[in-house]
Amino acid sequence: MLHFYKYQGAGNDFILVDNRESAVNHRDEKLLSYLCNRRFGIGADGIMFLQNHAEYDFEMVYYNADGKPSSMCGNGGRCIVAFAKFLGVIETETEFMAVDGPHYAKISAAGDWVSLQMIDVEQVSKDADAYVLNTGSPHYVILANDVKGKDVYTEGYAIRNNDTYRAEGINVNFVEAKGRGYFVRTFERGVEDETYACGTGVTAVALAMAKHNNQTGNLTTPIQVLGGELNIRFNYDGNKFTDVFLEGPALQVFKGEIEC
Ligand SMILES: N[C@@H](CCC[C@H](N)C(=O)O)C(=O)O
Repeated sequence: MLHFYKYQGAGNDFILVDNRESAVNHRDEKLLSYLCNRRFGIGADGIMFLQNHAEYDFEMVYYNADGKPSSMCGNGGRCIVAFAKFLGVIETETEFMAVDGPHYAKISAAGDWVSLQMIDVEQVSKDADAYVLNTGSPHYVILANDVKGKDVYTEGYAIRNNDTYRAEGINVNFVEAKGRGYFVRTFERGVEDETYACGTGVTAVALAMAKHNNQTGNLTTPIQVLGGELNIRFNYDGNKFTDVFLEGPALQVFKGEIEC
């Protein structure tokens, strides 16, 4: 029997397992993809195991919905911080280990709002009109018209599977300006579908748009996604992005147990 918790951060949803006792063998790809399946399992964009770490408050071990280990998940990082607070592992600040290195985060006293520091970013390249950068996971960022009406699955799938990206995969973000910030829809690698939000994705959008618009200094970019609002704060000196923070809601939805 597997005991789990379900969390969501702006509609990017995850199964969370307290694996501090290392009781669960999480290397079974078929089992993890079954648990994430929305018709036959619990349903989620990814699954995470909170584990003990010798030097940090905890370790985040993340798998995409396809059951494969992947690179950093920003919304997953925010949700696991909320889970760590719920378990009593942390109070309102933490440093934890993830696949792309240590992360600092702050969580509200109520435990439902997380500000997560992301990696510094230096390299932003171009693929025709699109920006390509790694914010912990690889992202393709393209400005588009009528993002609301876009066929994100068909267009995202085609870019993720073209000759350049097929082998490693990439997350594809369609962006348009909205209010003081942007509206973004993302096709996610490893889910192989559109998700309601992608944390490393909106981070990539905020950084790419600062470069696109030649904005430097301490910047704040609000981004609307299908599942809500996220906020990205960072510093850009024209060369390197530092002090990058991804901020937004992280909520426990339900808990349960499943035979497996
Ligand atoms: N939803 C995530 C991104 C998770 C990783 C991604 N699917 C990949 O494999 O690159 C986020 O919030 O960052």
